[in-house]
Amino acid sequence: MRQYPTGLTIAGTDSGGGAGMMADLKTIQTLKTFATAVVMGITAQNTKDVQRIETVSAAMVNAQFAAVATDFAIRAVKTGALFDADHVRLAVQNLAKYHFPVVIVDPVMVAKGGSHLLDDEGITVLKQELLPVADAVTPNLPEAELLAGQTITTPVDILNAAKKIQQLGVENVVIKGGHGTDPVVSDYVKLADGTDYWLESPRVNTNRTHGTGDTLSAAMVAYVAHGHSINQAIRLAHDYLAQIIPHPLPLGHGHGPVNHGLWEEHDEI
Ligand SMILES: Nc1ncnc2c1ncn2[C@@H]1O[C@H](COP(=O)(O)OP(=O)(O)OP(=O)(O)O)[C@@H](O)[C@H]1O
Ligand SMILES: Cc1ncc(COP(=O)(O)O)c(N)n1
Repeated sequence: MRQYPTGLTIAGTDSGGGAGMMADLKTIQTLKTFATAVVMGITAQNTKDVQRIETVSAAMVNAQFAAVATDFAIRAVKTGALFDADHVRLAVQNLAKYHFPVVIVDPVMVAKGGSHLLDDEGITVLKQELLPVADAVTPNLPEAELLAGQTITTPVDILNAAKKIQQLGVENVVIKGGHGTDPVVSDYVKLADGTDYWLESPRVNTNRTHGTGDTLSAAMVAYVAHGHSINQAIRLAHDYLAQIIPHPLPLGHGHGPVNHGLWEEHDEI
């Protein structure tokens, strides 16, 4: 029987199915990994916008962590939308309690439709308390600006921002380039050992990129769960995105979803 390692997503739901925890679950399953989940908040959302958010009580968050952590051998974890400072702190407390081997933080702040998914105090607590216990962080360009406290307009700005983000206490940084405008999308990677590189792919001319950032960090969880290093997981997750983004599903009337399940079957991942 095929071995399914287990991953965990700590995030918010998307009723529209394309982003947030739903993107995580579909990605992690597609990449032959079993997905467990701690729901931090619920969004009423579609491809156009986020219409309502309700966060989950502290007692229920803690109960979900206890339930999954005491039953599964979780090999890698990601955080997604955490909504406010209290929920960032709940994530930090539970990560400290259960010692998951690898923690990847996707610092989700604003949805593609413009809604805020993390308040200002939440951003401060994420920088001060969550990043120092993370192994990797995957901001998009606007998130990297907020984490680094600088504007980003040139490639040199990206290099400097990554350095400043590392100084917040997280060793591996991936700055995603989807929000740029160049014909080539460039993600910048700076690793714990000081090495760095760019991952490039042709920009697909589409607005069907709902949840692509969630998908990248979820794919990293799956690859790490399968035993890959963080460096290898970043490269493999990027390849997975490059493979699915050109073939989105024609669904919804706004930022449509990618087809998470469109991935060549590999025996080994
Ligand atoms: N139009 C595109 N063409 C090719 N690759 C893209 C495109 N848009 C995004 N990507 C890739 O998808 C990944 C996610 O990048 P992006 O900057 O969109 O993240 P994000 O803003 O966090 O996404 P989201 O908030 O929608 O989850 C990156 O690896 C990036 O290179
Ligand atoms: C619950 C949740 N988490 C994350 C995103 C980010 O995805 P996008 O930037 O594509 O809207 C989202 N829209 N909703």
